[in-house]
Amino acid sequence: MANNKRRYLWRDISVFDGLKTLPEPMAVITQGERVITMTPMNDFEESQADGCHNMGRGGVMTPGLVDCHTHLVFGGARADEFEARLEGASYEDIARRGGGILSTVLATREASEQTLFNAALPRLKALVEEGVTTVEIKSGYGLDVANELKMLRVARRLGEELPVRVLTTLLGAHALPPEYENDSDGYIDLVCNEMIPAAAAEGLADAVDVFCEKIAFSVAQCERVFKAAQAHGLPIKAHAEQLSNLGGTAMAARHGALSADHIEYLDDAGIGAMREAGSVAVILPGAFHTLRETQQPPIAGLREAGVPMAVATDANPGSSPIFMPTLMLNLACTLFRMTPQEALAGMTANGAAALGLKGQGQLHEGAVADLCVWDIETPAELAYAVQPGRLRQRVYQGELTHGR
Ligand SMILES: O=C(O)CC[C@@H]1NC(=O)NC1=O
Ligand SMILES: [Fe+3]
Repeated sequence: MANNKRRYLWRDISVFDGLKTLPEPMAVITQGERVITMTPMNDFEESQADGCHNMGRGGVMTPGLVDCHTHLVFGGARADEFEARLEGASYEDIARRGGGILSTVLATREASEQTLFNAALPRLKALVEEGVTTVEIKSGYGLDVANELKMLRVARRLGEELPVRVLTTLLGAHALPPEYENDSDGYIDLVCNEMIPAAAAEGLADAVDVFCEKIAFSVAQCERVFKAAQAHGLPIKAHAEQLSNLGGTAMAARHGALSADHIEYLDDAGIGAMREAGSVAVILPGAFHTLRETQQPPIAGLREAGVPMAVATDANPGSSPIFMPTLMLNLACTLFRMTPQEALAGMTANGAAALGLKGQGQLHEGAVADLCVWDIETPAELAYAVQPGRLRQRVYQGELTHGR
């Protein structure tokens, strides 16, 4: 059978379908890029195994993991700030004295596209080897047109190099570059009038993001960026209510944002606006943990309001230098009291929804065959134990990329 129609068969496997754990052991058959059969073992006819490559039995099958929020393309490193923060400096202190994001900006501007690609490749490999099949990669360390586009080109090339779906996000409004000191409105003009049009014209951005925070950009400035993005047909998302409550989430939701991310300081008005808009809450425990934050996102309020919650690494050189998706599942539960099922849905179906890929990140007959098989007994073990190496098989678009 042609490779693109190869059939893989798993028997007697526990399935988490992206939203819930199915009640009984299943038989799953993929053919080419699609899941064609997903049926309880009790209903499985042995004749259905004809022409299938036997992939074994037992373990847990999940959709391929979706890491919907990363900054994994960047130059330089910031271990020095890690030490400074351990000696008492705050994230804001460091940002205000030109460290933080701006120190990565300097290193990223100096780095060639190839240097950035070579540095990002092992970071993305770490995610892929732990089951990620879809990843979002942001710009945001260039802060001028040429360097922002350079970052987005690197992100696109990473998706061509590795068996993983890469969605790119232009995050020009991440920090104020030194050449625009005391002229943040002038910089937002550059983002709106040059950066977004250039990225859209080259097809380099799949969405536009902002950092709505006192140490970054105001609600009004972010709203200008959103209007420019939507004028170029690009969906929007926001880093919002991470360190304070400016009302950025509610404004983003009013503009139909795919997601609001971090949201530790989100209030009931913000939750209501997200529910109305159908925006996804992207929970980022890695930054909360690394920055030793104390204000937790309103998980119970989001749950009660029925706002979908995604979980992501926020992999970046400063606030979340963590390239381990299953650790994020654990932190989402241990720090924020999400349930293991919620956390796993957050890194599958809801992670996909946060990227505008509604219906993806799920397993059912007809679904894209992006899936992982884990050497565990129940899906909860993925969040319970932080243990690299449990990935038995990884299938991306129907192709076996890990295991046998
Ligand atoms: O520290 C960095 O380099 C990125 C921090 C990251 N960006 C943002 O808007 N919030 C964050 O936590
Ligand atoms: Fe981020």
